Amino acid sequence: MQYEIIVLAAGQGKRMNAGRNKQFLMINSVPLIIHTLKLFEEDECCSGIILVINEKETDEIESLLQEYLFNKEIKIVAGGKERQDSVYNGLKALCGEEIVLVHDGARPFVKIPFIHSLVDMANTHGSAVLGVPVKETIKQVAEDSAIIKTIDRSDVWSIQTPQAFKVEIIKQAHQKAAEEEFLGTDDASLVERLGKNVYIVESDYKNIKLTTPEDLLFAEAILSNWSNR
Ligand SMILES: Nc1ccn([C@@H]2O[C@H](COP(=O)(O)OP(=O)(O)OP(=O)(O)O)[C@@H](O)[C@H]2O)c(=O)n1
Ligand SMILES: C[C@](O)(CO)[C@H](O)COP(=O)(O)O
Repeated sequence: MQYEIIVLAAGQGKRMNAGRNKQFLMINSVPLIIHTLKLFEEDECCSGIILVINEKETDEIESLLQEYLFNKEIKIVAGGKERQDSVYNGLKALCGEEIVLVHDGARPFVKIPFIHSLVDMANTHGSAVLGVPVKETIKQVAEDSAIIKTIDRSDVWSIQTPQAFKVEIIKQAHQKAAEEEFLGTDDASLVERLGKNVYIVESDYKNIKLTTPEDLLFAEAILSNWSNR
């Protein structure tokens, strides 16, 4: 099934501490955002790519898109202050597919089969996300002390992107969140606020979000034997 994708790259990369947007950091001599975009350039089920960027980085992004010879049209949209604002702007640029995926540009290692399973799940149920079961023991830490409290991890998952939605659902979710000034850390949380179910599709642990400097080491290791199939 065909889908459009909104790829988010309008952040500042503060936690990467690289002095610039982490999307431009080279991973095996290729910018991070190019690794991510190439996934969807190569997926025949992806009918359209909307790239959300910081307007101040337009020239650099356009130069990279020309250098890396994309065949698909990549529509560039200005991001916003928060990730959620960037998604909202991306939704306004959709071209008409029934299913839209929202993906962090900082996640270059998602596998195509997982994406296709995700799209199928969203087509059936309306909304779906990729994720993996947590592997560590999870604790809550009291705000005013170092006291911890163990959380039962048996039904706790670490949620990734892409997240897939029927367009009318995610648009309604963002509209409600904007009206109520609710800010979520992912798009699925906005759909849950509609009282609608969101379904999980198990991914793998290679679908990391490059966030802090040590993630660059993991990325080099993953790339050393990488295949998105
Ligand atoms: N206003 C924002 C904030 C984030 N993002 C994007 O959302 C994805 C996930 O966000 P995160 O990993 O937090 O990236 P940054 O916000 O850049 O990182 P930091 O929080 O460390 O500054 C990234 O691809 C980022 O570029 C975005 O498009 N618009
Ligand atoms: C959307 C996300 O990647 C799901 O895990 C995550 O919530 C993004 O968080 P960030 O702080 O905006 O990177």
